[in-house]
Amino acid sequence: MYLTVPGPKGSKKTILNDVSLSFESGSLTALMGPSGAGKTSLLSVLSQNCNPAHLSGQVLVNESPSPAGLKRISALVPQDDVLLSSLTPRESLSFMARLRLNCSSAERDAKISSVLSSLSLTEHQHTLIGNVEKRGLSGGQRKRVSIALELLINPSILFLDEPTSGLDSKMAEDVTQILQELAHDQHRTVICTIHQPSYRIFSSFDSLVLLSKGRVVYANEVAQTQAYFSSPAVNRPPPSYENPCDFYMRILQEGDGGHGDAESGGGFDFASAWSASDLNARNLVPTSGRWAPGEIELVNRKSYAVNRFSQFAILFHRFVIDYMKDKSKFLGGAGLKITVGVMVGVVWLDQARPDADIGLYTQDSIFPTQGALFVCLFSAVMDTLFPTVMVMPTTKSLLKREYKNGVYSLPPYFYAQLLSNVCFQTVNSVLMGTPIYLLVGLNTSGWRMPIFLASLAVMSSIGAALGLFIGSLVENTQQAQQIVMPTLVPLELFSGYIIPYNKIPDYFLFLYNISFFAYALSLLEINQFSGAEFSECSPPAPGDTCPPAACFQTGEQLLASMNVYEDDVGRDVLALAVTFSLLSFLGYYAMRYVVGGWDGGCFGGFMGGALGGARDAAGWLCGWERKKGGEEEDEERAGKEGGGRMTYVF
Ligand SMILES: Nc1ncnc2c1ncn2[C@@H]1O[C@H](COP(=O)(O)OP(=O)(O)OP(=O)(O)O)[C@@H](O)[C@H]1O
Repeated sequence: MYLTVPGPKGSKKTILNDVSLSFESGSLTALMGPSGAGKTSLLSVLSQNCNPAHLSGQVLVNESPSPAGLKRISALVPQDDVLLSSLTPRESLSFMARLRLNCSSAERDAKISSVLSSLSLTEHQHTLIGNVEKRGLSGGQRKRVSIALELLINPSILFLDEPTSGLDSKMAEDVTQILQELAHDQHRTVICTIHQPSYRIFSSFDSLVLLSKGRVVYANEVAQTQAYFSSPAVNRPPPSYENPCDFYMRILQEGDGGHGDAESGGGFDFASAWSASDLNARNLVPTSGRWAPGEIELVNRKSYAVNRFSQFAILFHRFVIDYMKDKSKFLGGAGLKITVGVMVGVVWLDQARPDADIGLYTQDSIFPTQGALFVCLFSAVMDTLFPTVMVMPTTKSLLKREYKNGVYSLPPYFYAQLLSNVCFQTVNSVLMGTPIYLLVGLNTSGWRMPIFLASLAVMSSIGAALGLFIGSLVENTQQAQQIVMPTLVPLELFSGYIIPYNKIPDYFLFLYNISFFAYALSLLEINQFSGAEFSECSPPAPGDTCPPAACFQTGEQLLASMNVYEDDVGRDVLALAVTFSLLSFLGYYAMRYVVGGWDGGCFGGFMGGALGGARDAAGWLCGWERKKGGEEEDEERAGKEGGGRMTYVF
């Protein structure tokens, strides 16, 4: 099997070169090699997480080709523990069980308890998982939670990327022992990449695959390694004073140059030596004889455990719990909104109220009123946009892990995240908008205040959709800032408030026409000023040479001067709805790009996936049962996997 990726200037880079391996069920295998040897790439090939267009060769499971359902019977534990820090291990497992197990809640609880117990997590099940800022579980415990989440579905094959990295030697040994028990006692096939294990950990593996520069240089039982490297063909016996793993890594790194003495790998072609060796029979990791072929049943899993609406409900619940359990985020956010609302209200205190003596609005109240309305709109968008973008790096990693492990489909996840953001930010907008409305003295007649709050909620929703779109495409907050400000500033500038409509040059009018701030401001201005009556204008003071300011008798005159008319309400509502829908679809496509990784670069890939994304989202909303390549195809084929010895052959 070869894995070749496009390189610079149309060249090709071979990452895995003539790799041919097999793995036994019920065994624990280590993938080792110097940095850049291709371990992670091999793991992604095995777990079907690489682009098939870059692969040549075959992957067989149970000696059958094209194991498209492999994802349903396997699980990949990534190197980084991507977990929701605000939950406890039991809560995390509980949400995962609801998503992945189609059984009664009593059965789910029993399964969760058994998994927690098998990973020695029972006594920590109610401890907060935590993160760097908020201490909770230790690194080793977090790693075990990561593994536990995948064990819920009883996978036949477990892939782990560096499960011991960042752990102290005792924790690393504990984790390896758990993996050994999973392989030996529960007859799972466990394959993991590992860096510089201690001799004790190294010896607990059954098999070893050593890679160097994308080629196999050893693949057999761990117990045979020393004999092979000491054999006359290789003649590099590990010295007694050095950890054999460190020695193998060192000589492999030196393999390309040097002097070729027995203490180094200099000038020696390990891959060719392995190809020519007696140990290298074509099925390289041999049957140990410990477990008879056919002993293990591969689990049949035809589709997602629960339907897409249940996925949506469970994920929505998880987003809500995650948000609300972080009391500082939840209460702090709400407190901040109220404080900002009161502060803004105090700054513009009573500015929009009619003159108490004459019962009419004054000409002086117009500009501050517009200012307060604009600040509310601006804040509704920005206060939703930034928090959404900020959490995307964490949520993206979690999404990638869970989606790639076949936990749920994308549309329920996207809508659950969008809707939860919209709900929370709507509450926040109301908390901020209410004191502003009342303190500034905005028009409270009829439905005007609910319309004002609803407009803020719509702007919050637009901010959430835009945040999901931008957050999906960028790698970090710095990149997000580089995109957000240049995108939003022109839309704010040409919203009709900062630069009045009649002062906008013709060539910038298109910005006014696409600015969602302009449509929302138009709505709020109609809401505030329609039907208003203004006091007479004061005559210019003697000697005042300034041109007289515009003077309005009615709200309609004022609105007309800003190119706003009462008839525009329908247009404004439609424009905001279209903006929200468009940004939601773009956000969905962007998220699909993140998990799908289409070829053609970020933008090309993103646009390439747009059509499929639209079909997915529309299909889900309309309840179509779509069949396509990819995940659903996986589901179909997963059901066809038989039981028996699991073998990969490339
Ligand atoms: N998509 C890609 N495009 C170009 N090069 C790639 C790609 N994926 C991997 N590589 C290259 O392939 C080689 C193997 O990468 P891989 O991540 O599999 O190595 P590794 O053995 O896991 O390394 P490490 O131990 O440092 O994580 C590296 O040289 C890497 O730069």
